[in-house]
Amino acid sequence: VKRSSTLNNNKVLGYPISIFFIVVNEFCERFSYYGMRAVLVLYFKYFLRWDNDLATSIYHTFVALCYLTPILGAIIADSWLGKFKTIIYLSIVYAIGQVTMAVSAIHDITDKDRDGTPDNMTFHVAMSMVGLFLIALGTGGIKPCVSAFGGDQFSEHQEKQRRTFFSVFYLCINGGSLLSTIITPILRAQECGIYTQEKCYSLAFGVPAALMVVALVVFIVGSGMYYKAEPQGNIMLDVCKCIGFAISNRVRHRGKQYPKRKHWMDWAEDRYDKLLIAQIKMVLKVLFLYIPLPMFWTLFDQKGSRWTLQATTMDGNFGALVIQPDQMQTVNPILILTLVPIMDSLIYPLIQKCVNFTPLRRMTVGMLMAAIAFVCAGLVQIEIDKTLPTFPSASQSQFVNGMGMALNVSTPGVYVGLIDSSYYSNYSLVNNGKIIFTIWSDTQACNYSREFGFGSSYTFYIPGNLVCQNDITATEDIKPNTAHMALQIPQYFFITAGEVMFSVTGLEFSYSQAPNNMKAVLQAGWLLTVAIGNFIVLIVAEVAKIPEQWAEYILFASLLIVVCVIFSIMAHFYTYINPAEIEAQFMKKGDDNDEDDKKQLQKGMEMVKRNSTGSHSYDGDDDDDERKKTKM
Ligand SMILES: CC(C)C[C@H](NC(=O)[C@@H](N)Cc1ccccc1)C(=O)O
Repeated sequence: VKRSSTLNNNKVLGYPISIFFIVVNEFCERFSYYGMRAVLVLYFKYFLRWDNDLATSIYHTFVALCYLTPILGAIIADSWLGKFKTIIYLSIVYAIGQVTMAVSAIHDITDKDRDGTPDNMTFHVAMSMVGLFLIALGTGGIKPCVSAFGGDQFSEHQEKQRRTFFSVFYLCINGGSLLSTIITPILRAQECGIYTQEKCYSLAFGVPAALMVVALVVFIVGSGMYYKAEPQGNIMLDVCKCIGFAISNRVRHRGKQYPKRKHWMDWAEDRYDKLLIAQIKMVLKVLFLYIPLPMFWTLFDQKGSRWTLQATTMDGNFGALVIQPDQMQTVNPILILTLVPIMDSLIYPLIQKCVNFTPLRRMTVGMLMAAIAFVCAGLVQIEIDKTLPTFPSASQSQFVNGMGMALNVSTPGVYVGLIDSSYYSNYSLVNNGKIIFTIWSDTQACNYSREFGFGSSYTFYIPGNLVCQNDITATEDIKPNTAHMALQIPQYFFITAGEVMFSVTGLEFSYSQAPNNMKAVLQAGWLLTVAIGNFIVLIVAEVAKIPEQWAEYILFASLLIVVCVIFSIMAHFYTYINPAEIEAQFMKKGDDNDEDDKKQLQKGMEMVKRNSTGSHSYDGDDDDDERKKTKM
């Protein structure tokens, strides 16, 4: 009643105005997060000069941390600050983290000798790690709060509007990430600096930092319009205590003299409310089903690491459009924005006509799609390997000075350096496309231009009698990349189709199968599977140590297929429930008769089981009456 009266004063088209601020906040926050993440692995590789394996490991550790911290955010919000204050405080931490990242990427700070490379790498590494830690704390901490806070803005009878809100919310996530994954790689490719011009990672991190500040300001502006639920005590703590008591009570009553109980959680009945125990049973059933899920995320999140690194060895020239390796990730949100409506309105209803396409079946197919995506990635890698030599490092050129005097060579943004007579320069990194070098000595200056393909490497020989363009000879140390980035599109298609089937369905499944007061617990549990998935990348990459990249892709695909089979067996035995109905059995009876309560619960569970094998089918709609009693 309180919520309705607070909210319904400010409505537009039946929706509380407050959700506008929440949706815009999510858009800006996801822009900030994905924008920073899009260039992160290249920042590690090219700015901090880490190798591919270290860059991939730290990237996945960071992503894993981002999905571990939701538990912390949920605890802070539920038991202490409430969602509103938690979002504000953790957003400030988040914004500070983004600013720290932007500052850490300013090479001039430690570039004492002004040669364009940072002189104190430890400083930059330390700052980046602090920044990433704060970002992980912020983004993960607010994640379960923002969506739940949005849901809180609707009153009980606004079920339909709330569902629409969650769809728009998911589209905003992908709208924000789409824009940022286009923009930040462009910013990263610019050149900036005080003393020397280098790739502008500071700008690529600075803009996401600014967007996080905007997200915070937008959220605060909406402050007067929100419904702010009071923290209700820490349900996670209650759940843990209750489970702990059930286990210890069971251990204490091991002997034959103690009658068995139907479920091990029933050993908590001596101290805890039966409703809480029934709710925990429901949650545990879903959590058990979650066990194989991290493997999906193991594959899914390699888009940002291995696949981006794969794209660096490919040709990004799409004619009028030149795509940076990190920009390939935009294919994911683009496909999400198109696939979600197509799946919902066309594909699912069509499949449903032939087979009962339940959430768990969708998730199984989603896993298979991800495995297919990795087989595609493996095939693309084989194609790349055919064309790729190993030495020297790509996208670089060097000059050999055959003249009797020292020469200077530069191109806008890159100073190759002063080359002594009969000596050679170091390799310098230049952009792809047409590059004009200026070569000058004490007595003469001239221009030399050349087309650089993606990933190519050249040595230029300057003869003794330099007149320029026509005198310089070039050898091609590395041919330009010939495998086109478009080859990655099939793998992106399959992984995104997999995401729609697995992730969008899984989110909704977790929500529908959770008791009311534990929806946040299950959301945090769902996000935890993402975190574990990212840790698995680290473990498999470390343990397997496979020298061939294509073989690693195939290994991951095979692992997911095995896990997928296990999941489908587990899902087959899962019985869909209607938590509200089971809870209602308890509410109705109250606490007046314990025996009656137990019977009532059993009746509820049995009824659900009976119906699960009967004629009910899951129709993919949210109408609880229809979905409550179905097997996979
Ligand atoms: C599914 C995630 C755990 C949650 C969700 N992510 C997405 O929706 C991604 N499709 C967004 C994306 C964008 C660009 C590159 C990779 C992923 C989220 O962030 O909440």
